[in-house]
Order: sequence, then C-alpha cells, then structure tokens
Amino acid sequence: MEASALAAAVARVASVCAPRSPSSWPTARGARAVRCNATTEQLAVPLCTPELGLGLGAEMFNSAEVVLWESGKSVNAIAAAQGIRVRRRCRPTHPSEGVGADRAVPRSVLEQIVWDKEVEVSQRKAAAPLHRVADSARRAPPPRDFAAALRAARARNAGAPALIAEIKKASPTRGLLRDTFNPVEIAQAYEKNGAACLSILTDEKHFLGSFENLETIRNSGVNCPLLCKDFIIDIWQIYYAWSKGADAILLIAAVLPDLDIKYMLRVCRSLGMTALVEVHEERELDRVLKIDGVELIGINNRSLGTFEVDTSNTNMLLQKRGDIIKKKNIMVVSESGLFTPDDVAYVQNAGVAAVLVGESLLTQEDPGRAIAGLFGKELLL
Ligand SMILES: O=C(O)c1ccccc1NCC(=O)[C@H](O)[C@H](O)COP(=O)(O)O
Repeated sequence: MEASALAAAVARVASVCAPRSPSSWPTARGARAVRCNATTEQLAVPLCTPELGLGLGAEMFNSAEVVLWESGKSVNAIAAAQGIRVRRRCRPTHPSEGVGADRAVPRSVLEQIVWDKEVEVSQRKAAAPLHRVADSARRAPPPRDFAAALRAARARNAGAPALIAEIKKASPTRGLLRDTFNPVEIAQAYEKNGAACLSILTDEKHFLGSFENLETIRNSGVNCPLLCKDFIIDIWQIYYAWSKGADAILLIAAVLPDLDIKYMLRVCRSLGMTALVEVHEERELDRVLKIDGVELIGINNRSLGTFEVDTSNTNMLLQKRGDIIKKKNIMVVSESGLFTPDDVAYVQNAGVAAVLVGESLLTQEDPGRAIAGLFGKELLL
C-alpha cells in the first residue's frame, strides 16, 4: 500500500470512529453490561482528539495492519490469528463470528477478568472521561524512570536481579494473602529492605486492590517507582494510572493483540511512562520481540490459562530467545512463583535483570524482612 493510500485509509478510520454513546445489552446472567467500542474508541482517541497533544497518527500503523483493519475482520478474529485465546466481549462483532451461547460464558478465569474489566472501564470512563483524566494527570508529579531504577539496583547488588516487590491483598489462585494489610506500611518496608520498584495491584474484583492504594503509596514519600498492576485493555486506563501516580504499567500479550501493544507503548512513551510487556509462551515472546520500542519484558512463570507455575519457563524462553533479547538490549523480569534464594539464583543464571515477587513476601509476617530471606542476603540500598 502506498503512503498516500495508507494516509487515506487512516483518515477513513478516523472519520468512522467518532466516539459513540454507550448502550446497554443483556448478559447471559441477566445483569446489564455496558457495550463499548474498545477498538474504534482506542483508535479514535489519538486520531480524533488532537487536543490531547499526543501526536500519534498514521505513521504508527503499518500497511498490513490497516489492511487487516479495513478487511472487516473482528478484533477477536485478529487476536485469535495471533494465538490469543482471550476474547473481548465489548469489541465490535463481525457477522461471521456468531453471537450467543459460546460468547456468553467465559472460557477461562483470565477471560472472565477481562470481561469484568471491560465493564469496569466503561463505567469508570462514563464517570471520568479521558480529557478530564488527562487534565488531572498533567497536574500529577511526572513519572519516574522504572527501568533505570532496576538497572541501578542490579548494579548496587553485584548483578543480583533487581526486585519488583508486589503489593496485593489477594489473588484468584491463592485467595486472601494476609489478614492485616496496610499497603503503605508494606511499601515502606519493601523500600527499606532494598526493593528497586513496587508493583501495586489495582484490580478490585479479583485481587482486592485499588487505585486508592496506588495513589496513597505514591503520596506517602516512597521513592521506588510504581508499576500499576492491572489488566490494561484501553488507553483510558494508562491515563488513569498516570493520574494516580503510576510510573509504569503492565501490558499482557495473552490479552492484547500486537496493534494494541504498539499503540499502548507509544502512549506510554509519550507520557514518560514505562511498559512491562508480559509473556508466558514462546509465541507471545516472538510477537513481542517483533515490536519496536519494548524495553522491559516480563516472563510470567504462571500460565494465565491453567495457573500452573513453573520457574523453568523463564529459563526455557531465555535459552530459546536470549540472543535476540540481548541484541535488542531488552531487560527481562522473571515473574511469579519465586520463593527461595535458589529460585532467584536459578532465574539470575538464566539471564534475568529483575524478579517480580508477591506471594512469598506477602505471606510472611514482615514482608520487608522477608526480602533478605528470599535473596539469601540483605539487598543494598
Ligand atoms: O496470581 C494469580 O492468581 C493471578 C491470576 C490471574 C491473573 C494473574 C494472576 N497473577 C498475576 C501475577 O502474575 C502475579 O501477581 C505476580 O507475577 C507475582 O506472582 P507471585 O510472586 O507468585 O505472587
């Protein structure tokens, strides 16, 4: 496709994607959910609202993607073609996709989480539209450099992986992790004991997290950069996380098609935020390695399909793709299921720059002190 044809195609997308008013549709359970047009809306934001000043436009799409978009395929069909098993419910449907029975029941916990997130985000957006969130975000302190904090911590600790210490009250697989839960106290204890960055769960329904926790920790004087750990499916969430003090966000390749990841990375960069792009499988890693501008890849040892945790997943993927990761100067974070100094040493030897750890710290009485237990030594500040 020639440049002029591409520009025309993008202009056509822009002209058809003016924000639409949400309407209600009945769900299988008889509840009311809000129907949204996530894809058209996501594309509409940068193309149709230049007042946000993002400068995003035609150049971010390659011609193949525009052709795909224009071919009329549903986003679920595009996602499925990329190996993504999670379907979006609120996305525009294509007549060939079928409706009803098979789309009414989530096929996995992750799909349920994403469907719940679609409803949550559309409700939050109705209460606080993007331009308002962007305005308040501009008044928030600028994001801090998440990746630089990881690099500095690793250098301080003779190459031991930097720690991203997680704050979550509960998880779908483990249920309630602590009886007493004071997020600011935990954040301060993590920082005092050498964590480079913190990961704050903001999903309420499945992790008992909140944006209030994120904001309170940011305002508490904790200096570690903060990852907003949520299920991002919409650009609005990135702005919202920014407005609540996040320095970084998580993008999950098992949920987001390539075009969304590219677009969201671009938005992150324009806001000065960092994206941790999470993969679990080789196919997801290969997709992400083809995307320019990825600085941080998280290898999740937990399958979000089966919830099985296996730390050798980090090793296996790095054995296969370590060379290209090194060539691209990407830092790798090993996520989930790390409990002992041997676990940390194992993923360190596999080549990771950082580890993301929740459960093994949070289930101990003093999560701060638990850091030395996890690494087999005190981390230097
Ligand atoms: O942890 C879960 O049960 C879970 C369920 C569904 C989606 C994501 C889930 N966890 C997210 C994570 O990957 C972890 O919070 C993170 O990597 C820390 O893992 P851990 O040290 O094992 O708590």
